[in-house]
Amino acid sequence: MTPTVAAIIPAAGSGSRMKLDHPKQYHQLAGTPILIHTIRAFYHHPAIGRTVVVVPAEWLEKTREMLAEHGLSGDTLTVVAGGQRRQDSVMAGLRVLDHDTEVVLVHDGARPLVSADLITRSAKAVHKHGAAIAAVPVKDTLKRGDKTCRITATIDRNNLWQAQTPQGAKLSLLFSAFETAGEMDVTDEAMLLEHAGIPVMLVEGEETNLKITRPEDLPLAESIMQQKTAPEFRIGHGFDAHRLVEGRKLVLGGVTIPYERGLAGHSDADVLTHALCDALLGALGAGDIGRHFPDNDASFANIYSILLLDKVMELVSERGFRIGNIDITIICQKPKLASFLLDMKEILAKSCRTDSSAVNLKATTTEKMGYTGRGEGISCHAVVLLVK
Ligand SMILES: Nc1ccn([C@@H]2O[C@H](COP(=O)(O)OP(=O)(O)OP(=O)(O)O)[C@@H](O)[C@H]2O)c(=O)n1
Ligand SMILES: C[C@](O)(CO)[C@H](O)COP(=O)(O)O
Repeated sequence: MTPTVAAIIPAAGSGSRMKLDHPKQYHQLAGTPILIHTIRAFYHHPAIGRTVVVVPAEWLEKTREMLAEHGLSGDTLTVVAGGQRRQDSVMAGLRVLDHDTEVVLVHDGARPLVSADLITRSAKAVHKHGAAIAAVPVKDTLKRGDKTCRITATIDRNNLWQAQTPQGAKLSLLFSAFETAGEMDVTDEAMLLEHAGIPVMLVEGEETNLKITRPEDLPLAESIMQQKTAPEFRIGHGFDAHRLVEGRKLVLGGVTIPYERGLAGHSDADVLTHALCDALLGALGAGDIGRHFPDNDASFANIYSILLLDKVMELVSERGFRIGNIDITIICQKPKLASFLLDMKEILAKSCRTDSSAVNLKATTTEKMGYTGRGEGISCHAVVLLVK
């Protein structure tokens, strides 16, 4: 997507239906003004090159201070005064855009819950079709009522949509729609475009993208905001065991340990690192180490398993996760591992892009019971918590 997408955020209304002593866009939602949430969604979005916020003239200074307080600044963010009607405010925003702006997305300041995905999809639809708006299909049966609240008709809801924002168009189309409309009153940009005969596409919006309009919308928005900002956790467990044989190096947690035997395997047979890779893949729901690094692939022969862990961690990062903590238990009768645990921790923490305090290593014996107790092999359990 080109960087010539601009966002206009009309926020110059009085919010009369909210019945507050200040415009609703300055009201706190989850401890932050509603307008700041909305601006952040566009200011931090990679497809948006410029954001213009339109506010009541008497709130210009206060808004600029508020933006600075929240670390929102720079040439890509402009604040201007709005007009009497929403469409006048949008026009005030349009006037300050650079002429090379290709696409404009207009988004209500009072819709702070818009997702990055909806912004992306709206911008893409405008690039493709020239004009598009977010909207959700009408779910309920629609009634028309008269002044006495008596039903006068049931309206067929087929093909009916509730308009949301973002509402976007190529800049030239939006300007010409404004010109055609003259002084006509509209409630959204789509209405202007429709009036000018410009086709407008519908992009599936989000039920959570609500416009805070009435007092009862606030608690609902609070709970949606809490869910959006709640961290996502994933837990994973890994287990591995390898046989101890003559003529192999013993590598555990990336550290070579002096011992008369080593672990047998296709790679360096680092049982600890393998258990950890499996725990990470498990937490991601991405299968296991055998699927990612098959033991019939010659390129993994004798490979240092920390390199495999590096690759697994690339997957973890690509999916937006980081390590919460790691807990590992090595089951090994001999040799004694205590003096190597610190080095292992450092190597594992580096590969896992985390602090060594997030990695806990424990070594235990099975009191000479079972295959590990008899010294036939070493096994390992790993548990990880991933956080997004
Ligand atoms: N002259 C206006 C009127 C509205 N808006 C903005 O348009 C968006 C959608 O309008 P609405 O929710 O109706 O806001 P208000 O007009 O402020 O609310 P009310 O009708 O209750 O007074 C809001 O972000 C609002 O601030 C604007 O920029 N300029
Ligand atoms: C543009 C809009 O958000 C689409 O739903 C809406 O029409 C503007 O607000 P209003 O409450 O209708 O004035």
